[in-house]
Amino acid sequence: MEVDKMDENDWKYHGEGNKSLVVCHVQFPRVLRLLKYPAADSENPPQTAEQAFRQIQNMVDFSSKVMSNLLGDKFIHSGEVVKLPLEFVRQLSIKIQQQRPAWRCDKVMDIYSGCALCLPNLTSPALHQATLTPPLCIEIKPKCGFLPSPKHVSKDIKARVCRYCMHQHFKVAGGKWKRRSLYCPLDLFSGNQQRMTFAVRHLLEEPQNNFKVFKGGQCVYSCKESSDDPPDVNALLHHLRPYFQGNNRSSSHMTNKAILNDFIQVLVNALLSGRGDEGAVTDRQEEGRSFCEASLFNRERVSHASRGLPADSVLFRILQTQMLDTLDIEGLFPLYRRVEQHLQDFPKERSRLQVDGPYNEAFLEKVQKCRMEDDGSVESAVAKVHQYCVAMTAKDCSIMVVLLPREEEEEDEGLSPLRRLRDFRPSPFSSSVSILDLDPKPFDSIPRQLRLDQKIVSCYLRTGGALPKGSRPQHPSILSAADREECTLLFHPM
Ligand SMILES: O=P(O)(O)O[C@@H]1[C@@H](OP(=O)(O)O)[C@H](OP(=O)(O)O)[C@H](O)[C@H](OP(=O)(O)O)[C@H]1OP(=O)(O)O
Ligand SMILES: Nc1ncnc2c1ncn2[C@@H]1O[C@H](COP(=O)(O)OP(=O)(O)OP(=O)(O)O)[C@@H](O)[C@H]1O
Repeated sequence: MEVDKMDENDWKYHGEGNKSLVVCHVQFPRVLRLLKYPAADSENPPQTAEQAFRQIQNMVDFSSKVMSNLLGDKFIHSGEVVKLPLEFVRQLSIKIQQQRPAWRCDKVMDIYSGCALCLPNLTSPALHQATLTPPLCIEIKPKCGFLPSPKHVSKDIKARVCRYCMHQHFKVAGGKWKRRSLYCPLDLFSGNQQRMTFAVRHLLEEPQNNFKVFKGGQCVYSCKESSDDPPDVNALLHHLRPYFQGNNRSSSHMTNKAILNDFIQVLVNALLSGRGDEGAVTDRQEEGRSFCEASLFNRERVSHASRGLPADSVLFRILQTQMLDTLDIEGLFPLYRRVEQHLQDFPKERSRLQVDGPYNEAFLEKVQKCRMEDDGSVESAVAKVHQYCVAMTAKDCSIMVVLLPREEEEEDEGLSPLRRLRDFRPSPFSSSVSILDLDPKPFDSIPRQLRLDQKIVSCYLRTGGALPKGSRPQHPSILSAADREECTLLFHPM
């Protein structure tokens, strides 16, 4: 990328989250991730260009030196910081403004620093350039996949109902979403095909910010902005049909339901791909911390005991990293306070204790070695806080699964990819999996975490899990009540 020849017309809006906005190149498989800050600060940027550069370099270091070690470098693309001409960034910001969802416009794109993170476009990978078929990419933000240990929580409900399921009630009550999602991360992280299938169906039903589908780099399925309507599954089916139906006459009658089932099955298999040896997420399972009482999945339906996630699968690695949060925010908070007090007394210690980085081998070592009991020192407290922050990143990251139909061999011509799958031939899709959004979570965000946790739990207890009228998902086109019952049976264990 020649930064001195940047033209805003070569870039288009791609997406955004809470703290960054992403544009993609119209021709090359690259994206630029630009920082955002509150619209109230738009005239007065909260940091200098040098600080912005440092922040993005910290993000790169954290991803490449810490998270990639914990999650597996094969999943990670850390990217590089680039300095862009300010005029290009200003024009780009004007160009993309109208495509931004209104609910994200409480923040503006940083047009002052000229710094951005340049990354490969994971929704339009270079490997597809060689083939004619555009890849299908599925983005999942899975959130936290385990229950905290009862030892550390003050409210028993936290050890029975997962954070995501409780948070849904809070979000609907607060108006963030119109309807509650019935997705439960504990089902997705279970490693059990039936439960995972159930989870993905609910992601599809109510995608919120947890599920998107891209075709050839274009987002073709995500939550609808400020609409009471459910997302348009028919439009998704229109995109999926050619991938799953093939050109064979007998499969041209595949029902919508069969196409969705096949799509979900391929996705679940891609999420489970790894070296194949079974993982042992034992402490979560042995303590009964892998089932959430709010999940609608009927435990009796599990046809065989879950053997856990394959070691080296993306979900296994994410879950292991999330579980570096061993104390829950309630158990961690006193340790945070110890560090905070120490920093008030000795502000210069902030740098020695690597409170805000640098994210290097020494930092990683602290995170990895910190299995010991608290010895009362500030060092052990800070190591626990680091572990917690790393776990927070893993609870907030997204997975991008790329599915690329394999070129059909001559003898298979006319057979749909799924027909071949059912015939026990090799999978008709090649898949690759990446993890994105691996930014460090700031030390100072811990008090906010505790406050949010308290609000979520008290909202859940107050409403007793009850919902405002009309907030339950009602999408007969995707998942009828009968389907809900049935969908644990639809898929044959592979
Ligand atoms: O606290 P949570 O669990 O609501 O997570 C926040 C996310 O909300 P979610 O519940 O996924 O909709 C939130 O996502 P949205 O803005 O809701 O899409 C951000 O990812 C936020 O991270 P950051 O503060 O921008 O670094 C996330 O905050 P932290 O990961 O810093 O807690
Ligand atoms: N490398 C990439 N390739 C393709 N798309 C990307 C890439 N990075 C981000 N995106 C898209 O841009 C969106 C926003 O990016 P990202 O999740 O990093 O933003 P964020 O502000 O950090 O999110 P959060 O709200 O979780 O803090 C993603 O959901 C994804 O769809």
